[in-house]
Amino acid sequence: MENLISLVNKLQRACTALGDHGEASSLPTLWDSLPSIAVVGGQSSGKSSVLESIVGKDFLPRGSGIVTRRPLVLQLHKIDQGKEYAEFLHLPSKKFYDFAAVRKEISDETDREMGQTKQISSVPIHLSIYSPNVVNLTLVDLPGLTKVAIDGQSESIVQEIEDMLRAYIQKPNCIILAISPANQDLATSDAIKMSREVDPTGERTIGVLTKIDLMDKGTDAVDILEGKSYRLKFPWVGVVNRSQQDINKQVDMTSARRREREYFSNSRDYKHLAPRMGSEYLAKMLSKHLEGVIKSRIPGIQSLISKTVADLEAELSHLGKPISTDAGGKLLLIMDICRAFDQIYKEHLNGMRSGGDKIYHVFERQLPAALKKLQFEQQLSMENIKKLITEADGYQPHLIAPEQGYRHIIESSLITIKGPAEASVNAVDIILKELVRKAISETMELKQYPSLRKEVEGAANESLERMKKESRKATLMLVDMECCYLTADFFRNLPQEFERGGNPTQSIFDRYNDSYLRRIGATVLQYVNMVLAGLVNSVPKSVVHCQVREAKRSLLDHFFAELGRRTPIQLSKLLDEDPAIMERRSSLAKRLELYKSAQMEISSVSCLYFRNKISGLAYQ
Ligand SMILES: Nc1nc2c(ncn2[C@@H]2O[C@H](COP(=O)(O)OP(=O)(O)OP(=O)(O)O)[C@@H](O)[C@H]2O)c(=O)[nH]1
Repeated sequence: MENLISLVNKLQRACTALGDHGEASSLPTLWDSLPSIAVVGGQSSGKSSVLESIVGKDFLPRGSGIVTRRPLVLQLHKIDQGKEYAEFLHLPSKKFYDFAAVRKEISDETDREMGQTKQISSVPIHLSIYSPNVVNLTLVDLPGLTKVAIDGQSESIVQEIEDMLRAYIQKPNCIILAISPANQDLATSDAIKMSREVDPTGERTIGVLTKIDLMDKGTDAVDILEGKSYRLKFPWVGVVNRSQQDINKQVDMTSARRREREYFSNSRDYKHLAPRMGSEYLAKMLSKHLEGVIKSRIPGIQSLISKTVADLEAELSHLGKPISTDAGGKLLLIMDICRAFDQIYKEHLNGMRSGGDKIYHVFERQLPAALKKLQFEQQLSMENIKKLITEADGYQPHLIAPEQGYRHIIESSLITIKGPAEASVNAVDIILKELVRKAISETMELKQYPSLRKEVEGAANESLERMKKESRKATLMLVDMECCYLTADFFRNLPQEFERGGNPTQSIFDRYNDSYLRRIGATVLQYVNMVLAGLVNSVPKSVVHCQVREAKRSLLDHFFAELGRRTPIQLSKLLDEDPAIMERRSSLAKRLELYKSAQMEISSVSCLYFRNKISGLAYQ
């Protein structure tokens, strides 16, 4: 079981080192879930005397007015043998064998945080005492409650102390050691008043009555100590500490403890209560009680820690990786983020995310529909055919077939295909740019860097613009190619005029009659339709080759090349993360470190505990 108290001691030290003092903040607090004993009482009620009696050493600063201005987390570690010594968390490599130096260091460390003001702070000082004469125990000494501010203190100090104490003792895991002097009316005890406020049933309050030896003659504390005048769940413990005179005379703690024992066992009034009175009994009882409380809370703490670790990890991953300080690290981070974006972009095109299917729609519906809409009415009207044929014939009318005329009519028809072809290029470009917007917003890593986000989006769109130009050139070239070379086979296979029953010696002028021109129009339409059937397949190929495939292959290539030429300052500007996010990430990371180490500590201790239990060595 001793392991359990040292475990909590360790965790409390880790909490302080990593800035978790249990104060209200947006971060989860481990401190609050750890059971601890807080010492509360009015000024001069005997708090310091009780603590020193428990430890068996003079080590606390004494003086008039407010002496304790920061919580003192006092961890007592029992050692088997050797010289007793103290250690502060803020001076890890220094062992204090002289307890007068411990007292001085507490004052000095208080002043370091607060200056020599008389104000208070909730940042605790951690002091560990290792001694064969102590029991394993952790106590938190808090400033004494006061009614009036003294010189040099603001009027608000009274309230501030009350608030700080309340913040500690209202937490359900806090055991309240309420110190009340017996020579004052219990009804006016600050400790009882405050503990009753936060723990009305007295479930977690342990009442300690000091200064029993100073009670007026003829009065005694038997009713209180027997729980008759003020009942708490745990029996009251009476103590007799050193008087001021004893302190002045430097009465040592061993004699003081002996005198206290004698006081109770020899007193007619308290003899029957003697076995459960005195500071030695108090220390043992507190240690046992604390162990019990820790043991009962361990499973709850473990599940709370697991949940908090998961929550912290989720928030950290949402915030993204921290920024490296060197230029290389920054470049690497930018590249990583860009790659994450690129991957998401590709997934859209590859069908793993939505949106890429719209491109197929362009090829499957939009382009064929647009090509179908081309009626070539104007190009294949009688007048146009006649005009183009006569123009092509020039001064000498064609003899067998109007070769040049055909070419001109076909060319003027094919040229109109450029419109739908170009529209496909534009439609795919719009889709590709829309997917850039989508992928940008889906790249979590980009969320925290607005400048990088803007640049990546700009660079991707610039690349798409370049690809669109290339695609336009290549796709229109397909149409141009159709215009500049006609498939000769098609015409070779056409039946000749005379094969159709025509008369080759027919007057040239008759050859421009309607039926002749209509036949030419029908032949041209047949050819153009054959070309369209080919282009409806080759335009998508060109568009995919120049735009879609290139977007997948090299969307950010230009940006990467240009990044390599940027100065460290320019790279930093790209990663101009919101300072609030940076701060939040670092606090979350620290808290996660705390929770993870707590998780390891607890699981190793509870494993050991259960192993011992199974092997019958359980320390109950
Ligand atoms: N005779 C006698 N004197 C006591 C007892 N407990 C404390 N005192 C004296 O009461 C005075 C105040 O005791 P402290 O232990 O300093 O009280 P405190 O609550 O820590 O006081 P502050 O830190 O000023 O709030 C000292 O002079 C102690 O010697 C006791 O049980 N009997």
